[in-house]
Parts: sequence; structure tokens; C-alpha cells
Amino acid sequence: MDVLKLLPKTELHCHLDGSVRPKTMYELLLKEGIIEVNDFREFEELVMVKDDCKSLIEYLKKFQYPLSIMQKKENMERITYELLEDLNAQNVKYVEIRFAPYLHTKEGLSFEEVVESVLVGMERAKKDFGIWSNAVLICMRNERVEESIKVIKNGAKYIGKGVVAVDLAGNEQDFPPEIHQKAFNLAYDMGYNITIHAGETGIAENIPKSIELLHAQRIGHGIAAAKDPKVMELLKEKNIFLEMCPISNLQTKSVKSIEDYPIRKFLAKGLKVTVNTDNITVSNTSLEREYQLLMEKLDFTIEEVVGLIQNSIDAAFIKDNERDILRKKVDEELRNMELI
Ligand SMILES: O=c1[nH]cnc2c1ncn2[C@@H]1O[C@H](CO)[C@@H](O)[C@H]1O
Ligand SMILES: [Zn+2]
Repeated sequence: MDVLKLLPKTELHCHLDGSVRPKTMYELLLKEGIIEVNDFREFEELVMVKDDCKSLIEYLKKFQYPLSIMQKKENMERITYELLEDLNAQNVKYVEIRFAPYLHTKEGLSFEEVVESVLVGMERAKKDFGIWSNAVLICMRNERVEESIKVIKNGAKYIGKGVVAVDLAGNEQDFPPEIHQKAFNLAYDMGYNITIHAGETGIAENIPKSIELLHAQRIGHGIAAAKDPKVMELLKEKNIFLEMCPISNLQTKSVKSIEDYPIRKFLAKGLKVTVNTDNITVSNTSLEREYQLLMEKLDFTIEEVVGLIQNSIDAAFIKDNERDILRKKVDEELRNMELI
């Protein structure tokens, strides 16, 4: 849909390792001898999930491929830069890119080298394309709390220099939020913004736990809240934004079908909802595809899509003066498109 293509957009939940430009991943995986496939279609089967994916745990297996090539400074910088180049071409004005630094230190890079290569890629893209981005550092749920503490301590020097927040991601089913409470208390004291993946795989209680024990200001996915009016009430009362990712949620079987997707229910309850991609390559998606799905299957109007984008500007981890600038830029284009 042309209007969706042209719409000025913002993206708050996008994993770098899940969003490597496919051609680049193919090139680097072949070059480094990690895969031996002889056509691009076969390669896509390996690195993207299909509709028959059974669970989040199965979905997470796809990340071994991008992670195997994201162990060098030049690759980290290139992948970040290319992601931003592609998002800029889709008229994305602002994006928060998230990654787990320690997943990129398996072959010798230091924490600092990983983070700085991403920040350099972001800077270069800003200069060349004008697209604005910030980084979110991820702690992995399956690691011990000491590992999360290391991410938070080592990352603190980048707060305000491109890093804006920390997150907790990975296997939610087996690793509840409280394991990492000590780390997120520290993150809170150090001045990070905090977003937590919670309620992605049906465990509603992880949402209040993430808010009350881990200081979450935003919740990644959060769809299990639909099962529990008290949890929805808490999200509303605390003004917590949800980072919803419909296509990823369908693939991980967090919901049975798009008709069961609780986005309308959340909006009706007055919750603040944003829509994001999660993993552009692994999920084979884009913001345009996500919005299109909502319009085709859940009867969203273009005005409602614009409302989601405006929520996402409100939810961004940026300073109020920066928010004003972003809002102005987006509103001007929306006005030219006669959408506001
Ligand atoms: O939807 C998701 N839910 C939980 N964890 C995820 C999701 N997508 C990606 N990751 C995890 O986050 C790591 C760093 O980006 C990825 O390697 C993957 O393990
Ligand atoms: Zn995610």
C-alpha cells in the first residue's frame, strides 16, 4: 500500500541480530564457510522462520546464523549501517536498535568494541541518510544475573552517547524476570531507561513482575495481559507502553491467529500500544507489513495506524526536547499527506 510506504514511521523494538540484510548475511555466511547452500532460496529457509514454527524456543534457534557472522567489528558496523539504510528507505525517522553485547564477544571482541562498532554504524548512517537511532543493550534471561550486571555496568559509560536503555530477552518460559532483579535495580539507579520482554509466551504474571521488580517503563510484547484484567489495569495505571510485534507473535504461536490478537482489546482498555517488527529478517517483516496486516485483518484505518506511530513517538527513550523535534518532523509529513 503506497500510503503505508510513504508514512513517516518510528520503530522501537528491533533486534539487530534478527534484522541483518539477507544479502549481506548470505555473503558473509558463505565467505566464512558457515553454510554450504547453493541458492538464495535455500538460504532463506535456513535463516527465516516459516509459519510452521512451533514456539519462541524454536524461533530463537534462527539467531545462531546471524550471530556467527556478528563477531567482527567491521561486520557489526556494516550490519548496523545497512539496517539503517534500509529503514531510511522505508521512511523510518527514528529507531531504537537492540542487541545483546555478550553474544558478540564469542570470538574475541571486547564489550566496548561491540558497542562502539554499533554506535559508529549508527553515526555514519545519521550522517549519510539522516536517520536517527539509539541503542538498547540486552541482557539474556538464560544467563546468570552476574552477566546482566556486567552488561549494565560496562554499558553505563555510553548512556546519553547513543545508548538509552536496557532490556531482558530470550527464553521467557524457563527464566522468570526475578532472576535478574539485582541487575535491573542497578540499571535503574544508574539512570538507564528500562524495557523488558514479558508476557510474550503466555505468562501474564511476568508483566507485573517486570514492572514492580525490574522497573520496566515499557513492555516488549505483553500480549498475555489480555488474559488478566488486573494486569491491563496496572499497565494503564502506570502508563506503561506496549511494544507489540504482531507477525513475530503469530510465528512464535503466542497467539493462535491474527483474529485472536489482543491489540484492539488493549486499545479499547486505553492502553498505550506501539507496533514494531521485532526481527526484520528472521520474521521476514517490515513496519509496512505489520501495519498492512492490521488494516487487512483487523480493520485498522490509516488514522488508527497514524495513532500507533504517534504513540511510539511518545514512548521513545529520548529527551522531551528531542521528542518535540521528532514529533514536528513526523507531523509535518503527516500534514502534507493530509492524514492529520
Ligand atoms: O521475540 C523475542 N523474544 C525473546 N527474545 C528474543 C526475541 N527476538 C530475539 N530475541 C533474542 O534476543 C537476542 C538478542 O537480540 C537474540 O539473539 C535472541 O536470542
Ligand atoms: Zn524482541
